[in-house]
Amino acid sequence: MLQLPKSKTKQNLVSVDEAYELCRQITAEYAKTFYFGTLLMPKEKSKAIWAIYAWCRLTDELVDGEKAKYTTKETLAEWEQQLESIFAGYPLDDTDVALVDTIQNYPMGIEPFRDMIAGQRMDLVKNRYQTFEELELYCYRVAGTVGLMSNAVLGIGKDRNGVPWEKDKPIYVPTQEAISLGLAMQLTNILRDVGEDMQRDRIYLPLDDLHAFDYTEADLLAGTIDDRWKAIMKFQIKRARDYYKQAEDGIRYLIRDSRLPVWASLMLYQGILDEIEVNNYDVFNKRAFVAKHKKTLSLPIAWLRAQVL
Ligand SMILES: CC(C)=CCC/C(C)=C/CC/C(C)=C/CC/C(C)=C/COP(=O)(O)OP(=O)(O)O
Repeated sequence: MLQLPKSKTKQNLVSVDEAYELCRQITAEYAKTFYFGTLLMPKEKSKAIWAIYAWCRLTDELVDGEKAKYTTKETLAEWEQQLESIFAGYPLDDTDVALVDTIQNYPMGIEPFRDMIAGQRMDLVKNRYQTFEELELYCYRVAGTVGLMSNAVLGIGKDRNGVPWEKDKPIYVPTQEAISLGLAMQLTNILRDVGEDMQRDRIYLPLDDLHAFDYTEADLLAGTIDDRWKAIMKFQIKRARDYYKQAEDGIRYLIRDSRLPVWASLMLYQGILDEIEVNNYDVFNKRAFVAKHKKTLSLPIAWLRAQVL
């Protein structure tokens, strides 16, 4: 029997359309790059992605937002109960209404959603990562999972070139590639936000990597930018770019109308790495962002890649 959180009962929830509108607003406000990507999708798909992103954002807010100081393990356990309720078809909050509808339209498993909550649980108790393996698990949980959720909506298909010899081939599901895009984006996020995270006593860069370049926590706290730091950043940027490359190879397996939004989001987010380089690896005093004219410029290239790659 499903146990609903005590504080919640199903009453006075908004209509499905209103729920999607709420999710749209949340996505537009918090995740500008992805919101832009969703505007390049067929309306039905963009609505589903808003519902998923809104849930992810609300999950993230539990440990990262204003209410974070009141969040405990129990809060996350309740949130997981609410998730079970959504997957059982019973929305408890307004935004849940959209997610329930999305799950009906695009069948998907609950596991990536549970994994994401596990990622927030890590954030609750952990503020240092010793090895890249530990960090990779965290990145999978908070972002790779979004790739898995997105795949269900974006759709996998073999309308690739419409050539006869592809017709009978089994459909390839680019699961690993979707996860890689999430990992690449999260690593990018981590590199962009090093200074900001440090203020909150959080270091996501693996301590092993810092030590390998003879750089200390004290250096990080002081915002030391020298050859050691630049070498660390070059290493991390290369690692993130390798994940983008893996992701790129999977886009061709998505159905045609999903390729442009994914290429566009990938290129825009990857552009943040270029900006970090332009800023001479100063992630302590500057927040790397991609200027509007560069975003506009990358669109035709994304379009072309979506057609030919
Ligand atoms: C490549 C294939 C086969 C499929 C695509 C699958 C997708 C869409 C993967 C991407 C998953 C994704 C969007 C992960 C979230 C990553 C992330 C770091 C989000 C950061 O979000 P915010 O912190 O809100 O972003 P900004 O603050 O930068 O706006």
